[in-house]
Parts: sequence; structure tokens; C-alpha cells
Amino acid sequence: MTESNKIYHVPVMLAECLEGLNINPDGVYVDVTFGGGGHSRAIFEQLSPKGKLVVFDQDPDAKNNAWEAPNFHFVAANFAFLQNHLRLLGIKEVDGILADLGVSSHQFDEEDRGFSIRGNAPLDMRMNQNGELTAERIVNEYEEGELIRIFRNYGELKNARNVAQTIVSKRESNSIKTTQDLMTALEKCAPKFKDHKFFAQVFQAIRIEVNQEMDVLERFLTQTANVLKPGGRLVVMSYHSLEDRLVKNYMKRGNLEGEIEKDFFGNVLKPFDEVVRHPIVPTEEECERNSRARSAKLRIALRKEQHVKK
Ligand SMILES: C[S@@+](CC[C@H](N)C(=O)[O-])C[C@H]1O[C@@H](n2cnc3c(N)ncnc32)[C@H](O)[C@@H]1O
Repeated sequence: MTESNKIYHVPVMLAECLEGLNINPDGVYVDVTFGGGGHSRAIFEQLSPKGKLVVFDQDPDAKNNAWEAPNFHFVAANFAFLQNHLRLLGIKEVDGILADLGVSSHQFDEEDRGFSIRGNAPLDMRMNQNGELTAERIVNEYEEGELIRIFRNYGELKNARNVAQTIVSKRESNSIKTTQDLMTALEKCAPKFKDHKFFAQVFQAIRIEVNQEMDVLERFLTQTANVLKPGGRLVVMSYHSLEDRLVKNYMKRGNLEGEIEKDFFGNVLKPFDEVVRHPIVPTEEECERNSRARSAKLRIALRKEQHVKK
């Protein structure tokens, strides 16, 4: 934890994720979204000294939650580079991969990072503070059509066009620099009594674009089949319908578009079999305890034997 009395992140569906990974104590596991390390610690506790855990996080703050052990390795990088980093560590194959997508509670709670609709902060929203694209650049420089695309696709806003037009017209007189500037500019677009949800959707859309979350998820997913050994598990938790669709397509059909590809003999070509056909969702009790769990969907797949490796 970076601050003594603040909880960094409460892991979502912890027991379900562990069960999904079906841990072999001597195996090699990767948690590509380390965050507060809740899932990682629980995985690590199940490993023998022969087992190994490699974790990724692109946010330097997460490194403060890491620990020292000969069989634990923190990689400060984007999981879009999974295969490269494993190669650098001399790891060819792993037994299980966990991804708990999106941002941590810590990132939301740190007001100055601009993820939250509470308080007032510069429009930033970068998970990796070395990244070039900020929320401020998107809001002040993106063309109207691009803004419509992100509010419609990533925010699922019904009035995406109106929101984009309002931003374009407001920024003509004054650039929109802070989270409060943005909320004030969009006051008239917010539905009555549902303004909290509306602003959360606006912020979510911008955050997904800032961090190129769909693009890196695609790049990550297509590498998992190359690094998981036959029988290895892919466990992915998503919080947004677009993310879940990509994960579902990839696990079910072996490609991001969800198209069925067959070989000469009519066998479906796909690297994974789903372990559960429908996503696992948190219990009501967990959602009450931890509101961040509410939109979570967990999918689990098993790496098949016969897929030809790239
Ligand atoms: C939902 S939190 C994970 C919480 C974690 N499972 C726990 O128990 O504390 C997501 C974390 O993944 C990191 N993250 C998100 N996308 C990433 C990416 N493309 N590459 C590396 N880290 C990423 C975020 O910085 C954040 O710390």
C-alpha cells in the first residue's frame, strides 16, 4: 500500500479466479494486472519454491505493492508486450495467465490523476504516466467525429453526438483543462437525476481512449495462445461489454471477430476451449461489500493441445 490507511484495491472474485487458474504449485503463472497485488498474493501463496509468479503493471505506483522473492518478478510494462517480456526472462511457456482489466481503486481514489468525477484535477487519466496521450489532449484536440466514436463505443452514451458537439463548441472559447471544467462544460448534456452515471460514462470513455485499452487487450489476447502450455488456463475479468465481447470471441472462436475458422477436414480451428460457457459474475453479497465488483465478468479458457504455435 502506498498510503498507510488506504486500501489500494479489493480483489474481485478472488476465489473464482484462483479456481479458474487451477494452480499447479510448481507451475509458472502470470498476473498481467498486478495493481494492489491481491490476486497475485493469493496465487503466490499456493506456489511451491519451484513455482514462479511474474506480474505486470504499467502504473509505477503498483510496484510499491510488490515483494522480494526469488520466484517473484515484477515487470513495469504494458501487458501488450507480454510475450517479449517473458522471452527476456527466459520463460517460453506458462501454466496460467490472469488479467483483471481496467483501473484499480487506487487510481480512482488518487484525485490528482483525473480518473474520478469527484474533486478537481488536471485532465490526465494515464495509467502509465510516461504515456503521451492525456485526457486533456483528447478533449481539446480530437475531431468531433472521433469524440462521437469514443463516447458512443466506450461510454455507451445515447447522446454521444450532443456531448461531442458541446465539447467542440465550448473549447473554441476556452480550453478544457480540468475534470471540473469538463463537467461544467457538459452540465446541460447530463440527464436529470442520472448525472452521476452520465459523467461516469463520459470519464470511462475518455479513459479507455487515453490508455488504448481495446487495442492493448487485442494485442494481449492474441499472444496468450503462444505462451500458454497445453492445458494452461487463461482467466480474464472484464468490466465493460466491449472488452467482454473480445474476450468471449477469442476464447470461443480463437479470433477477435468471433468468426468460425475450419481446417480442410472441417475441424474448428481455435487455440482454446471454454471452461465455463457463460461468464461468471460476482455474488450479490460481494457486490454489496465491494461496489467495484458490480460489472465484473469472468471468463476462463483452457489451452488446447493441437493448436500450431506461431
Ligand atoms: C483492476 S486493477 C487490478 C487489481 C488487482 N487484481 C488486485 O488484486 O489488486 C488493474 C491494474 O492493471 C493495470 N493495468 C491495466 N491495463 C494495463 C496494461 N495494459 N498493462 C499493464 N498494466 C495494466 C492498472 O494499472 C491497474 O493497476
